[in-house]
Amino acid sequence: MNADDVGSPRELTGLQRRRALYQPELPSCLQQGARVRVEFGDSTTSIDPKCADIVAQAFPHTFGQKLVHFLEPCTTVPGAHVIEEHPPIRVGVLFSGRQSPGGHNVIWGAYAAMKAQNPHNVLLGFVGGTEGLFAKKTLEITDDVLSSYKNQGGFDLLGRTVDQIRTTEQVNAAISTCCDLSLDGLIIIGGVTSNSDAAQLAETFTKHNCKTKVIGVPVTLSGDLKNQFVETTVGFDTVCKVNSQLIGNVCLDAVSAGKYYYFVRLMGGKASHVAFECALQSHPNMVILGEEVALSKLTLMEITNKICDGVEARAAQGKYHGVLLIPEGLIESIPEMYALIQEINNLHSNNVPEDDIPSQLSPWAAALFKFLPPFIRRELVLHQESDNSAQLSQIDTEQLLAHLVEAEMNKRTKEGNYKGRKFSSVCHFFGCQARGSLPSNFDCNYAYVLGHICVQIIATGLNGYMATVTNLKDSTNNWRCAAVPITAMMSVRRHLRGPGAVPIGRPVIHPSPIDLKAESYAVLREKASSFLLDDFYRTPGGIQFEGPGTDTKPITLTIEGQDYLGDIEILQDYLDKVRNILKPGCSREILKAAISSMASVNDVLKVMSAPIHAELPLYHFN
Ligand SMILES: O=P(O)(O)OC[C@H]1O[C@](O)(CO)[C@@H](O)[C@@H]1O
Repeated sequence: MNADDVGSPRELTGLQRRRALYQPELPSCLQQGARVRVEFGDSTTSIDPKCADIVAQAFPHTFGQKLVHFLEPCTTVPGAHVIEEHPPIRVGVLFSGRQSPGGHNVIWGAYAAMKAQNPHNVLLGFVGGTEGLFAKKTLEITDDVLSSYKNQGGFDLLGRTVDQIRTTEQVNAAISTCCDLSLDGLIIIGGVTSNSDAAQLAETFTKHNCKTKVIGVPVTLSGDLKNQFVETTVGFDTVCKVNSQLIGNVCLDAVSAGKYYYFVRLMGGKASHVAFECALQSHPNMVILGEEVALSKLTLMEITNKICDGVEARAAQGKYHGVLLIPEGLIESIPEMYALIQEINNLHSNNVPEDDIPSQLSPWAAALFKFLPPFIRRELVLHQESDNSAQLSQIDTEQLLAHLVEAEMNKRTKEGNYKGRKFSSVCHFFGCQARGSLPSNFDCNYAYVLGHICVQIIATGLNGYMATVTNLKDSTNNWRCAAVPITAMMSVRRHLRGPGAVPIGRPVIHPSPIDLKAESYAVLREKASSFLLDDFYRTPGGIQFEGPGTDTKPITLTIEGQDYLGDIEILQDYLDKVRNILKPGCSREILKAAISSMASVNDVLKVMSAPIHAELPLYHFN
């Protein structure tokens, strides 16, 4: 993006203009403008108690701070107080992490809260993210600047560059910017990496007596900044809904022609939250979660064979189509690929040029590397992400698996073990398609509320905190707003389990994996064979922003949990019933009654004979 375009008004479509008019909701504790009651809670430690000493040593000034809750001004809580005086403040804000739908509303929320506190307050956006911060490149946020970015996707109001404020040079540049601009607060928007950097910056600011308070905001599509304090991140809801719509469409396409296997890779970082949630929303035939693969230590060939077994089982039922979800982090969860990627990462860290990496691999890693198709080899050696890890979005794991599955199916055919039709695949990577979407109402509200909380944190004089909201399952009015010391979410990886465990690396917020003990995961596994064989596809459709189709439960199913379990049981039960009642030639009334409770059009197709289903109205069965 051209720097001159940043913050300039842009032409909006009719839908965008309508979205810009949407006024996000605030919880009751934030509804009285500047008047909020602040309650200090317990002191914090590290999320992993075994790491507390290490985190404390790394953050001597900011470790162990208290939890803070923001309450309605009329609440009577002993020790809590309302800040009545609001002298003018100056605050900076930047997009540090990757684009995630809803990000703009953090800025809008912060702006609205600042103006409610004192009309003389000034909010400065850093143009170009971290690079703008280092170079002191600002844009003052005003009503005019915000007008065409309210409730809109992208991060283009300010843009972003690299998610890194870490080297001494970068930290010094940040200090000098904050001092020169006399900032009372600095709001850093991003995921695990950006918030870890925010904590480090806060610590350094306190050490150097810099008055700027650093605040982190959990914004990442990956949904992996999740812990006892953070229920979900801004953008995850939208991204899962958009991806699920696309996957649902692909499923219908697959079953209509009955000839392709769709391998769909989903952006979402190292953890598989996006793929998991999308599987719950759209019911593809298979989802291969990185966390499962890592736990069972499945090799590339074992995963390939599992998929081939599924293809064979479906062929036995006369089905030659299917949809598979693959998280982008899967590649790193496969033990031998992980070891190879680690070797490549080490070579990068030693400044070995990309072209020389293959020749410097250990013999076993070189053998594996050679076995891989050329396109994957090229992608594996690409330069690293800012956290020194592989560029997952650039590795076409879906194409690698499709390639291996095709080879294995051909082999089985040749050996006479598979007698079905030739296997045929189509590959997709769903990343930016969803990342650039208009945010859902949930993400609009959540981001706007977080923006407000940032300003309360600064007014309270807190440094090194993350803005958080809990009770997100409830209506916005009942959301609970808080500030959590970022150090409380940090830990250090340890090499071995047990007392001899050796800590490695510095304290950071680690991406949290899928909880394989959660009930939603148990349901997915229990239904795996039905999903594989029965084409239990679901068509969620596009995000509905208003009207009768608006999401009544504007939150993802992995958080919704219990209610979803009921939903899936009903679907299964329904399918059994439909199998029993719907026979070719049955009355239209019976058909209608059955259809009104149907899970997907595909269920109709499955149980009905062709002449009857041709007469059916095309309902959206949800
Ligand atoms: O396309 P980009 O900007 O390199 O970002 C890709 C990465 O960013 C993330 O969305 C967030 O970390 C990852 O899921 C993904 O690998």
